[in-house]
Amino acid sequence: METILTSENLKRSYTIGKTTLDVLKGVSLEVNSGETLSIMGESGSGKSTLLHVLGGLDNPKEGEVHFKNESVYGMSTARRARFRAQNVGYVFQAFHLLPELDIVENVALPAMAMRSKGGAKARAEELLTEVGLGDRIGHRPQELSGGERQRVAIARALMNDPDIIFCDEPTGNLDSKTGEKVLNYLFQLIEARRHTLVLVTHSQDVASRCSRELFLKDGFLI
Ligand SMILES: Nc1ncnc2c1ncn2[C@@H]1O[C@H](COP(=O)(O)OP(=O)(O)OP(=O)(O)O)[C@@H](O)[C@H]1O
Repeated sequence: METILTSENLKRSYTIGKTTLDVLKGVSLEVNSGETLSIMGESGSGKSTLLHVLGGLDNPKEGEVHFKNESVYGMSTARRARFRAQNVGYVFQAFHLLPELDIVENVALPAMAMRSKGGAKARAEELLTEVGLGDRIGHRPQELSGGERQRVAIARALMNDPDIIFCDEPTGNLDSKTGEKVLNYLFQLIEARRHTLVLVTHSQDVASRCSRELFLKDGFLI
């Protein structure tokens, strides 16, 4: 199986005043194309930090991330922004939807630079229909429930047909029944398109839906 993403000996610390907190102490990982990988760990163990570094959003202090053999942090800022827009999808716990845009515009936004406006909106509507929101086209995020907003965020993450999708606690803000429904949509879409998924979660039930489960403990992956 092709390896799509690797990290070697990733280290990341936070310094506040005179205190330095070493969060990642040497994380090495290979992610294979088409796999679904979960990362569990205690609160504060560094799961979000790791996801951000793997996803090209936050520089490590040491170590490297390679996407298809290209060094992510060796890329110029412009190249890295393009890599994130074209190759990566993100789903965060807090949705990060723009309240002034309707849901089609929110989903279409990542593709506006790369497709015609009409083409981007048509694809956004297709994806929203696939996540069960075909009858809510034209609504704004604040008119939707938490679970519906997260489905919009999932549609947005898939907009550019990314090679890899990073999800940070995608059901963290939802009750268990709504969370289950959102996960069903996420896994249906991902499995149908054979996307690669790296998902951070507190929940063993969520982790068990993935093809591989890892734990982050004391700054290392096990
Ligand atoms: N910007 C920051 N500045 C300082 N410390 C930070 C910063 N971001 C995270 N931390 C600290 O780094 C540690 C790891 O945080 P992180 O959010 O990665 O953990 P997590 O495993 O995702 O936690 P949770 O499961 O509670 O969301 C925590 O102790 C946190 O307080």
